[in-house]
Amino acid sequence: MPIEQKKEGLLLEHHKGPSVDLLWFGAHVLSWKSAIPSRPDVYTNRIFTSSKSPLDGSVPIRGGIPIVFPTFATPSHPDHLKLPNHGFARTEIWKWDGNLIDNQHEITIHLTLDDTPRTRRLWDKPFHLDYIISLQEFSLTTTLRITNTSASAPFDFQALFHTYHACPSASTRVAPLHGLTYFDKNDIDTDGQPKRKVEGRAEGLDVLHPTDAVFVDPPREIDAFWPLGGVHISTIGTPELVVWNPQATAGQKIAEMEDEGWEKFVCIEPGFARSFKTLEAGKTHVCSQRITAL
Ligand SMILES: O=P(O)(O)OC[C@H]1O[C@H](O)[C@H](O)[C@@H](O)[C@@H]1O
Repeated sequence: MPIEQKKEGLLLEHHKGPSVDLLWFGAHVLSWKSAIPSRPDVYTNRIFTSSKSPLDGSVPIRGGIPIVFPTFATPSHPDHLKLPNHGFARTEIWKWDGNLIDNQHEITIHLTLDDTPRTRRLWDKPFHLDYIISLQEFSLTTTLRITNTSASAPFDFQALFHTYHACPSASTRVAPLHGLTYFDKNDIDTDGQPKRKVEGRAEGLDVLHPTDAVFVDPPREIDAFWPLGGVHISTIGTPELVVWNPQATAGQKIAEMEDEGWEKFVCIEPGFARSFKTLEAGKTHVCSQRITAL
C-alpha cells in the first residue's frame, strides 16, 4: 500500500523502499526514511524529531519539517503582532486533496490550508496554501504555494521550511556559504538587531557553537555533509537561509527537546526569514526545497 491513510495523517511508502510519515496537524513531516545510491538497501531516517515531542496537536512539534507561515520567529511586522512565533501553519489541521502522482518513480501528494475565523483573528488576511510533498527513491521535495485570495488587497508574509536534518551536529558542515552576508541572531547589536557578519569558514559552516544565522541571497544549491553521509538541498523561491543549532546551554531550555537532542540535528531552513514577500491580490508565490540523500 503506497499511501496509508491513518487517523492522524499519512504514511507514504515508495515502491523502492523509502517512506515519509506526516501528520494532518501542521502538515508536519515527522520522518523521511531513505537509502543512498551507494547503499540502496540501508534505510535511515534523515529527519530528526524529538522523542519528547507530543504528536497529539497539543503543542507545536519539536523537529520534523515545521512549515513557518505567515511570520518567522517573533513577529515584527505590524500586521503580524498577534501571531505566535513562526505563525500558525504548523499548528493548523491541513486537508488532504488527494494524490497527484503514485507510480514506480514517485509518490506526490497535495495538502491544503485556507484561512478560517481562527487564523483571521491572528492575521486578518485571506489566503490559500498548497503543500505538495513528493517522495522519490533518494529525495524528498516539499513545495509550498502561497496564494493571496483577496480580490483587492496585498499582504506581506514570511514562510520557511524549518527542516531538522538528522545528522551528527558536531561533525556536520554546511557549504557553500563562505563569503556570504548573514545576520547573527545570537549576537545582538546595541540597536537590538542581529549583527551583520560575513561567513569566513571556507571549509563549510559548523555548529560547534550555538548558531542562529540568517544568510542573505544564499546559493540555490547547498550541501550539508558529515563523515558518513550528507544531503544536497536545491531551493526555489527562498531568498534567505537560516542555519540553527542551539547547543547544550540553550538546547536544554527548549520545550519538548529530548536529552542531547541538539547533537542529532542541524536545522537548515530556506525561505523568507528576514525579508517579507509582498503578494498582490490573486497572486501566488512558490517556495520549494528538494533534499537528496547522499
Ligand atoms: O522554538 P521554535 O519556535 O521552534 O524555534 C526554534 C528556532 O527556530 C529558528 O531557527 C530561529 O532562527 C531560532 O531563533 C529559533 O529558536
